[in-house]
Amino acid sequence: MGAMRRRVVALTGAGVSAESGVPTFRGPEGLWRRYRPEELASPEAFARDPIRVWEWYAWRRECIARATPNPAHRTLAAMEEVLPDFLLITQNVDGLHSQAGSRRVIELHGSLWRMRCVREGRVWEDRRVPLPELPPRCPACGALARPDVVWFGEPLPKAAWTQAFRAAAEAEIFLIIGTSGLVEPAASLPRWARAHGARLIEFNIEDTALTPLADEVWRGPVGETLPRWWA
Ligand SMILES: CC(C)NC(=O)[C@H](Cc1c[nH]c2ccccc12)NC(=O)[C@H](CCCC/N=C(/NCCC(=O)O)S[C@H]1O[C@H](COP(=O)(O)OP(=O)(O)OC[C@H]2O[C@@H](n3cnc4c(N)ncnc43)[C@H](O)[C@@H]2O)[C@@H](O)[C@H]1O)NC(=O)OCc1ccccc1
Repeated sequence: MGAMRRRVVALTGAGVSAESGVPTFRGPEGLWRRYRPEELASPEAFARDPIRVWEWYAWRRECIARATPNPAHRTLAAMEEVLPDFLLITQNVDGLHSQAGSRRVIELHGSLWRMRCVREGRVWEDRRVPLPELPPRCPACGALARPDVVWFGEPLPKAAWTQAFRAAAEAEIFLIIGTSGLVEPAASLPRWARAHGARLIEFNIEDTALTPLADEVWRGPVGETLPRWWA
């Protein structure tokens, strides 16, 4: 695989964690089947019913706490070891990339394992499963805590987005891994990379909104196809 000296950037979505038992958003067991995204992952939903939103996040934390990284996560961690110019951009909030050993990871949409104080904005890590109380509160001021994730209608963290956007423009190879490519602005990164001459390679079990853009398509569970591509 001739990527050795190339600038490689990877964008991952829920599909990379599917083989670890983490439900995707739009797949058959998709999280959203019972709830529309806006219903739960939005500031409006949290203002309306913070306990309901926290019950959903507590459920997802319990799912993910039982999950372990799969060969796709591990292959991406191995690529970082070998490729000097490798960057991993993820839409996932499950933390499995870091658990697999990836260090150069941009969590575009935040993490389920961090909380944020709605009054002061301080952020802290909290990996307790189950959570002793819902809703959790800020340990410093007692105000309501929220998950440190990006909700629909909220802007992405500026530094993370700027770094991701710049890396996409400089990529020679851009890997699109396990994402339906429906959520913006993350879904614009492959387009931006292609507009700057990157070779796009898609890994997915089915066609997506981004497939027409891809120069190369690997169909099948990414836990099998990505290790094969990298080998
Ligand atoms: C639904 C979509 C149309 N909506 C958006 O894009 C909106 C904006 C918008 C609204 N209307 C629009 C109309 C047009 C364009 C955009 C919009 N975007 C936003 O709101 C963003 C924020 C978007 C981020 C939202 N947060 C998430 N997550 C964190 C929370 C949480 O997780 O609880 S998004 C969440 O959903 C997305 C799910 O997508 P995928 O990861 O791709 O998962 P999915 O299930 O869809 O697909 C899985 C894929 O894997 C494949 N697969 C499955 N198994 C495998 C397998 N084994 N192997 C390989 N592949 C596999 C499947 O085939 C499938 O293709 C991820 O990004 C995930 O992070 N913010 C913003 O625009 O702010 C503005 C702004 C700007 C400045 C100032 C003020 C405001």
